[in-house]
Amino acid sequence: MLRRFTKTLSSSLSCQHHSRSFKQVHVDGEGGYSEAKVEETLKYLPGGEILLDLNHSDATAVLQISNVSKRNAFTGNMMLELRRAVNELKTWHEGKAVVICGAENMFCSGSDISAIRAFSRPEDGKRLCMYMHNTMHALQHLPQITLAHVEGNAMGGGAELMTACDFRLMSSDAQCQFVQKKMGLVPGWGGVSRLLQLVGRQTTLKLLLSAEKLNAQRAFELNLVDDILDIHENEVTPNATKHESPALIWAESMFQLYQLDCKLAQSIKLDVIKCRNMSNLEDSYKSEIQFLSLVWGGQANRNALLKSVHGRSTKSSDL
Ligand SMILES: CCCC(=O)SCCNC(=O)CCNC(=O)[C@H](O)C(C)(C)COP(=O)(O)OP(=O)(O)OC[C@H]1O[C@@H](n2cnc3c(N)ncnc32)[C@H](O)[C@@H]1OP(=O)(O)O
Repeated sequence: MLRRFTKTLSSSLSCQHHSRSFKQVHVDGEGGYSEAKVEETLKYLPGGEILLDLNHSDATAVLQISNVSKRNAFTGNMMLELRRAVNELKTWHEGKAVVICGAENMFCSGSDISAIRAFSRPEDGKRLCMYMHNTMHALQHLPQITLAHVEGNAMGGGAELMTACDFRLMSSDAQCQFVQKKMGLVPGWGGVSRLLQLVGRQTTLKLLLSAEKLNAQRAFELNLVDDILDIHENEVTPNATKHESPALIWAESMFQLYQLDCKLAQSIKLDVIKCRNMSNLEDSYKSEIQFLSLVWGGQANRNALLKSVHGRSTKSSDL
């Protein structure tokens, strides 16, 4: 069931084993920046919604960006709702994967132009973008595997949002464009740093300087997307649920998502993200060991040891 984020959020999930894994890079306190003040302003930029549908039985979620009349552009209200949705996912220790998609076969056309107008002074624009930086950072560090499913267009901030996900899947007829230059801007949602990590310096420069419109094939060749989903895979049958999303079908085919132990899935995700952020190899090894100690002797490990190896079953007395 899809829910709006106007209600109190549930955060009573049990296992806390990952909560100490990250030092949050939180942009705050600089030059009088206050998240609360930004949120106060965002409240006055209404429209659109972020829908989060948690499916506890298969440990997956779908986060949908919805503002159809503006091609899923982000209003202030949606920025607030996205932050709340990400905060809820942060504490969802039983979740394995989250699909991020847009309503009605359109990913996202970036920031609502009227939100940019409302924050037109440079210092206000900076605060707005600091807020979105923090949201994108939290999204990138979620314990679940995140999959952006891009249909239609991903423009400006929408293209930046894709880069905050672990995997990017593009429909064969979709397009992506870092269009910020045409707005007289550089990316404002942390897209430069993440693009650099994904495609390197030359390609990042080319994409930002040219604002080239990328079709799925070109985005795939540039390593910006992980796979192209045939448009027919997006056709949903009338009774299909969100959780029959093509992105989840892809995840199942790639890494047998539904059989994957949740604690193991989250550990792999956070292990990789944490090591990726470390410049020092020694610290990185130390971090790996911490993650290893979370799963060694755990349920998935014990189950695997009990299973047959090359057809021979292992006696539990051998373990
Ligand atoms: C730091 C963040 C940086 C940013 O994100 S800056 C914003 C960058 N985004 C853009 O420049 C996208 C502009 N939009 C477009 O290029 C096209 O609308 C797009 C997404 C290719 C879709 O094209 P079409 O399907 O032909 O639709 P259309 O152009 O007729 O638009 C339909 C209605 O949606 C509106 N719309 C689209 N993108 C919007 C946006 N970002 N903010 C506010 N309104 C937006 C558009 O004005 C139009 O409204 P209306 O029906 O004329 O009232």
